[in-house]
Parts: sequence; C-alpha cells; structure tokens
Amino acid sequence: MTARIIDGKAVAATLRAGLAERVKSLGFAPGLRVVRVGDDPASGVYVRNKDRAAQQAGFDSATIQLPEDTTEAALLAVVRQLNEDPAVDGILVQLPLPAHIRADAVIQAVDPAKDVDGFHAINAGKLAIGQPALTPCTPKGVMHLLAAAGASLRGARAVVLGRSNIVGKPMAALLLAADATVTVVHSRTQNLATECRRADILVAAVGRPELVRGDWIEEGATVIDVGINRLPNGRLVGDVAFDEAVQHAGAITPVPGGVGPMTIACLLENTLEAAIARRGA
Ligand SMILES: Nc1nc(=O)c2c([nH]1)NC[C@@H]1CN(c3ccc(C(=O)N[C@@H](CCC(=O)O)C(=O)O)cc3)C=[N+]21
Ligand SMILES: [Mg+2]
Repeated sequence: MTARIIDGKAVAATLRAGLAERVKSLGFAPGLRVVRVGDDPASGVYVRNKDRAAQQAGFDSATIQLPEDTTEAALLAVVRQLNEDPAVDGILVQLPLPAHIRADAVIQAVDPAKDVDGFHAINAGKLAIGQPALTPCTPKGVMHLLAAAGASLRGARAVVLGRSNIVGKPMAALLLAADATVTVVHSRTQNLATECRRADILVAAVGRPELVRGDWIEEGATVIDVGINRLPNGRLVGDVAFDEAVQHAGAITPVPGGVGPMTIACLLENTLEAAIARRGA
C-alpha cells in the first residue's frame, strides 16, 4: 500500500480562509501579540509565517522582540502589560526561553483568557477534565487534520509518541475526548516499535529525527508526524522516516507541509475564540 498524503498546507489554508471571513464580520481586528526573547532558530520560521498568516486573515498581529539578556522580571512586566491591554486578545511567549528565565513562571503569568497557546495550568486543567478551554495549537491542528483525512476516532487505537505538556499530553486528552483508546508512549517505553504497531492512529511528537521506521506502522494506519527536525545537512525531517512509512500507512502527513501550517492556523483560531469570549462579540 502507498499512503494518501494529508496536505496540511491545504487544510490550513481552508481553515485560515474561514477565519478571515469570520474576522471580517466581527467589525474589529482580534489582537495577537507574540513575545520573543533572543533568537532561537527553532522559532524564527514560525514567527515569520505566523505574522504573514495573521495579517492576511485580518488580525492585528505584532511580534515584540526582546534581547537575549532580558531579565525574568522585565519579561513578566511585558506580559502583565499585555494582560491589561484591552486591544490584546491573545498572548504567545515563544519557547524555548533563555535558561536564566523560568519558563513556567512566565507561562503562568499570562491571563488564561488570553493564553492562545493553551499552556496555562487553568487551560491545561480544563482540557484534562473536559471543560471548554483554549487548547494547545499543535494538537488542535492534528485533530483538524484527522477530521480532514476522514479518520474515525471512536474506539480506534491511538498511540501518542511523546509526553510533553505542549503536544503529547494535550494530544492524548483530545483523542480521549473523541472516544479513542489512547496509549501514551515515550523515550523510556520498552518495545516502542511493538507499541506503535498497535496503532490505528499514530501521532509522533518526540523530536527525534526519523525515529519511527516503516515496520513500526500497521498496514493502513493513519500517521501524523509532529516532528520538525533540521538535520546537519540542512534537510527538514519529521519524527517518522517518511519514505519507509508511506509504504505501510493508509494516510500520512509530510514534513514540511503537514502539522506545521496547522499550528499557525490554530493559533489564529484560538485568538479569534479568545476575542469572541473576552469581548462578547
Ligand atoms: N509558545 C510557543 N508556541 C509554539 O507553538 C511554538 C513555540 N513557542 N516555539 C517554536 C515552536 C515551533 N513552532 C512551529 C510552528 C509552525 C511551523 C511551520 O509552519 N512549519 C512549516 C515550515 C517549516 C520550515 O520550512 O522550516 C511546515 O512544517 O511546513 C514551524 C514551527 C511553534 N512553536
Ligand atoms: Mg508492514
């Protein structure tokens, strides 16, 4: 079998077009502020793509670039100022932050109503107990991709590879809420390949280039590759060995052009949701 390719660029473009329509009918531009400290290369492409997508969809979006040596206190002061600014609906602090700043202190300082990353304990907790919440963009994007691919989730065996607060844990919560039977596996799991082979739906989010081989994938499974890894030779690869996996999967996302563009579209979706909730629009 050769897998169908799930076109994340196309699904994201459709989602963004729908958001642009909704923004037009709002009568105001939802405000998004991205705070970036230093210039971690992992977030460079992201910031550029995000600004372009936000402008095109009619959002009032800006990146606040701070120097690498910004103190935690100074960053917290910027966050508080954005919390208090009525024109700002969404706040995103780019991760990773420099080592001298406690990322968790900054994440928990963001007003949960403006937390468009969905990383605040209030939003993570609401997701865990099944209450409406701002939901992390990457797993939310994966759910859109699974819907677009026509994957049936109810009763399906879903395996999430990775247990981060950013992807793995919220991903498992969303799949569980959709009635999948969810297993979370990670770098310390024994017999990773065997666990992955049990998956009808496999979501790989460990940040290890091409860890998942073709024979880890059950014939016909849906494979979502969250990894975006830059190899020393400059090539961008996922957590899945695509050329092998495509021979086994029923459907698979590419890297680039899979989950990445969905993360950005969902950031805009969260910003619109936050704007509507905050302003009663
Ligand atoms: N608070 C916070 N929230 C984040 O969501 C967050 C973050 N910090 N820090 C950095 C990472 C990285 N990230 C990406 C999102 C989209 C693409 C993306 O659109 N990638 C395209 C292009 C890739 C390329 O050409 O390099 C693709 O996969 O097709 C990449 C990376 C969000 N992150
Ligand atoms: Mg096989």
